[in-house]
This record gives sequence, C-alpha cells and structure tokens, in this order.
Amino acid sequence: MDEAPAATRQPEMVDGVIRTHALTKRYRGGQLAVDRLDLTVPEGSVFGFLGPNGSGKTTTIRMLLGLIEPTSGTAHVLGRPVPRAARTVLPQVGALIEGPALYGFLSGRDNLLRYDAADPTADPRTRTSRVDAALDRVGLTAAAGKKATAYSLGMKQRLGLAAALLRPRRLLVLDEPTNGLDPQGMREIRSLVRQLASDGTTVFVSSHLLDEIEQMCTHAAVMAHGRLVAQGPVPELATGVRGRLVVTTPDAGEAARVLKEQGVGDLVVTGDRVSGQVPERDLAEVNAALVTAGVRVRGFGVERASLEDAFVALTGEGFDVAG
Ligand SMILES: Nc1ncnc2c1ncn2[C@@H]1O[C@H](COP(=O)(O)OP(=O)(O)OP(=O)(O)O)[C@@H](O)[C@H]1O
Repeated sequence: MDEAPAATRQPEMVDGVIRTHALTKRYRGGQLAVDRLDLTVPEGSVFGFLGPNGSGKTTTIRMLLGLIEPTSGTAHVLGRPVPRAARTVLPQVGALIEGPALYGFLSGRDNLLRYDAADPTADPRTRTSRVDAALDRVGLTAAAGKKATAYSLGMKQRLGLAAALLRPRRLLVLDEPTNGLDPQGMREIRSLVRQLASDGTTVFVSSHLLDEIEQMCTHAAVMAHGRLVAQGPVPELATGVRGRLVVTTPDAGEAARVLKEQGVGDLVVTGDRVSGQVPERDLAEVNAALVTAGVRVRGFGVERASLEDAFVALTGEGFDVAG
C-alpha cells in the first residue's frame, strides 16, 4: 500500500485541487494528444478547460481520473498523485464524462437508487433520502418518477450530475456537459454548475465554447494542439490583449476605406458595424478623419477584448470549433 493510515496522513503536499506538471500523453499510434501540460486548478474555482475539438481536453481528463496512464509527467488531484492514489482520491471526485449511463426503462429515481446501491460504502438505510436530496439539487424532483427514456438530453445530463452528487464531493469533473443540448438545456446546466460551485465544490469543466466559459467560469485554461496556451482568472486572461475599434455607421463601406487609410488593420464589416485592430495613432484623429470624409458616425469606441480575442492573439489562429 502506498497510503499512510488516515491518522498519520500528511496534510496535502501539493497546492491546488488539480495540479499537473509536464503531463504528456502520446497515444500508441504516435499522436501527441497532450504536450507537457502544467495546470493549476485553485480550490473553490469553476475552472473552464477550453479548447477546440481535438486539443487534448478529454485525454487530460482521462489521465486525471486515472482512466489512462500518462506517457510522462505528473498529475495530482486533491493533493495526491494519480493514477497511484486514484483509489483514495476518486471517491471524493464526481465525474460526468461522455453522458451518463442510464437504464431507459427505469425512472430517474430508480436509476439513482441503482447507482447508490452499487456503492458498497453507501448506507442502504439512508439511500432514499440521499437520492431525494440529489434529485432536488438538480431540479428533477417533479420528473423523478418518469422513465429515463422520456427525459430530454438536458434532463439526462442533470440526472448524471445527480448520480455524481450522491456522495459529498470536493471536486466535480465534467467533460463537455452542455454538448448536444438546446439553448434552454445549456442554460440549465450552466446555472446548475454555478450553483454547485457556490457551496464550495470545485468544478472542472471542459468546453469548446468560449462564451460558455466566459459566462460560467471563474478561471480557465486555454488549450490548442495539446498545449496550454494560457491559464488564470477569466477576467485576467483577456487583459493585455488589445480590444477592437468598433465604428457604427450607415456608411460602412466608406468608413472601412477611411479606417484603412488611417492604419486600422484586420477590418471586418458586418451591416452597419465596422471593426478593426486598434491603431497606434490618436483615436481622436481617426474619428476626425471619418467625419471629414462625410461618414455619419453613430458609434465609435474600443470594445474590451474577449476570451476569443485572447485566444486569437495567443495562438495566431481563429478559435475553430470544428477543429
Ligand atoms: N485513443 C486514442 N488513440 C489515438 N489518438 C487519440 C485517442 N484519443 C484521442 N486521440 C487524439 O488525440 C488528440 C486529442 O484528443 P482529445 O479527445 O483529447 O481532444 P479534445 O480536446 O477532448 O477533443 P474532443 O472535444 O473532440 O473530444 C486528437 O488528435 C485525437 O484524435
């Protein structure tokens, strides 16, 4: 056994709920899926793991949950090394990957009762109350008696989350939990994630949707081609990245011409909105040039950089969700 008895166990040796150092996975076929990843997930955060499809998110999650062995590097979850201490650590980690495995012919409640019964440490005398509490937390109490086949995809995801919440968890790991959901289902899962985090559970959630991470997460790591591009508090990820100059005008074509003359690069015209890179020169001069050229300027300003701008600035690539 590599475990010290509970009474003599050291306080956590490694900071961060998840911490990886130079974590690398090369698949047998030679594909380098994760390349020297250094990740630090702070306690209590809703941590977004963001990257286009194929950027290595699922592979990382599988290593963190002890499902596959890293090729090299180390990973600690809740302060303990994985996969070595997986048996001690994983009971404190709730996971939802690739959608929950459900029995369609059973009701939502009966599915949870089965999950609970499969856990040898779960006391059968308190099973019903545990299941009811989990159903309540994910807002499925009213639908608990319906067969799982009759559930929408969003309800199935919520039931999966309920299963992950049958025992107290310090960490929840969710792999693309809103994938395939309609906008309403997405909103429900996002608000549920925020709610779960508000009572102290750290949530590590992967997504290929920039907006989603911006709305839902306190911190994020951005991946591209298996490498970490940036990580930190969400509001800070986009600082240091210049926003874009945005001009609103009914004379968009003429405005674009003048802006180009004024040294504004990467111009994009959409309807009555012209945007481009913020030029080096005084913006008052740029505005004056537009007015002098007869452009009717209705709006003129610099928009704060988004996470998408940060991604483009950091990787030199567009954030292509089809990856
Ligand atoms: N079992 C495997 N064997 C070989 N290559 C794999 C395997 N699983 C994933 N890959 C490759 O590793 C790279 C990273 O894949 P991964 O699934 O981790 O990315 P992802 O960011 O989670 O994307 P997605 O959202 O599409 O799952 C991809 O190029 C993928 O084709």
